[in-house]
Amino acid sequence: MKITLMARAKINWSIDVLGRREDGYHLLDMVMQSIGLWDVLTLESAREDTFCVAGRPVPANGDNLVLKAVALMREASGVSEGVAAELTKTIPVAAGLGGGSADAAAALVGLNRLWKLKYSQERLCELGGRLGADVPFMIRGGLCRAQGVGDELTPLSGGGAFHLVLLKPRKGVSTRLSYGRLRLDRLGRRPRTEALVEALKRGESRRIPELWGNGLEPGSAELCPDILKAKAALVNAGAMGALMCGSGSTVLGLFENGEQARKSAQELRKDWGFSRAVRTQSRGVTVMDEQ
Ligand SMILES: C[C@](O)(CO)[C@H](O)COP(=O)(O)OP(=O)(O)OC[C@H]1O[C@@H](n2ccc(N)nc2=O)[C@H](O)[C@@H]1O
Ligand SMILES: Nc1ncnc2c1ncn2[C@@H]1O[C@H](COP(=O)(O)OP(=O)(O)OP(=O)(O)O)[C@@H](O)[C@H]1O
Repeated sequence: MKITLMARAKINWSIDVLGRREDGYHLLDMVMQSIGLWDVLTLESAREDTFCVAGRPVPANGDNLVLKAVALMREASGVSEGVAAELTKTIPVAAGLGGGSADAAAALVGLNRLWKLKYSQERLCELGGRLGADVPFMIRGGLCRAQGVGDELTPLSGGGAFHLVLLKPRKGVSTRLSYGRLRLDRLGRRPRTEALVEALKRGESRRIPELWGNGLEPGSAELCPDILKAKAALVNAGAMGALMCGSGSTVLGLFENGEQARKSAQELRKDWGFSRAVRTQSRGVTVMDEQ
């Protein structure tokens, strides 16, 4: 059997940092959503394990989250057969768009089918949480409130198609280094999460920029000052507001309609490492083909 999966990226409409756990992980209150930007992962039963990567360069060895997910599923299930995995990488790396987590989530969902394990989504999320805090959200996808370290999910209804432009400085930001710069005494303007959730549910895009916020932004902007330039460029290009995605360095601009977003993304493309118009989505990992 061969399965092809779509591993969608995410944005964070808000990241409110509430505190720090003893193990160094941070307690968060976030609103997250899947977006129309994805990697493609194919998984096929094989005599022995193989792995190859096309598109953007990421490690094709045991450091890749796809192979970590294969190892974890094998350990959990006891299945010993091999798997040939192929990843086509489109999501920018060290971008705050959760690319690695999306690939890990797709591998878990795909192996569950390939090996006919019938694990529930809850069980997959529990396993995913061991690979990274964002992985449970990537499995579930859509629009969610994410609490705890990001793994306690409450699905939210609505969150229709908002029009975004993603703009990424050439330099990326490592998630670990961004959290390392976080100072709980200088979080800046905090998001108004409850009101934000209501605005998202109702599709009131004009209200969103006054309610959102990302506590990781000041630290990431120290590591990559172009983040602030990217925000200004998006607002200059007509965005209603701009906010850093996750731990950066990608910034999103919120636009009134798809045409404006596409035009602005095209204009900005020449000066920036990555510029793309995308819409928000109601699903995370999906199976594209199975044969
Ligand atoms: C920035 C976000 O993308 C927002 O959704 C996530 O919080 C990051 O999630 P992730 O990339 O899956 O994170 P992990 O791979 O679990 O952890 C990477 C590093 O980020 C830090 N980390 C992550 C999540 C969290 N709640 N607190 C943290 O302090 C830790 O230093 C950790 O070593
Ligand atoms: N499948 C994968 N795709 C991308 N990066 C991966 C993958 N597997 C492992 N990695 C490693 O993860 C690093 C990127 O992780 P990092 O957390 O900084 O950024 P990210 O992918 O944008 O995710 P986030 O949104 O969580 O910040 C890369 O340098 C790479 O070595």
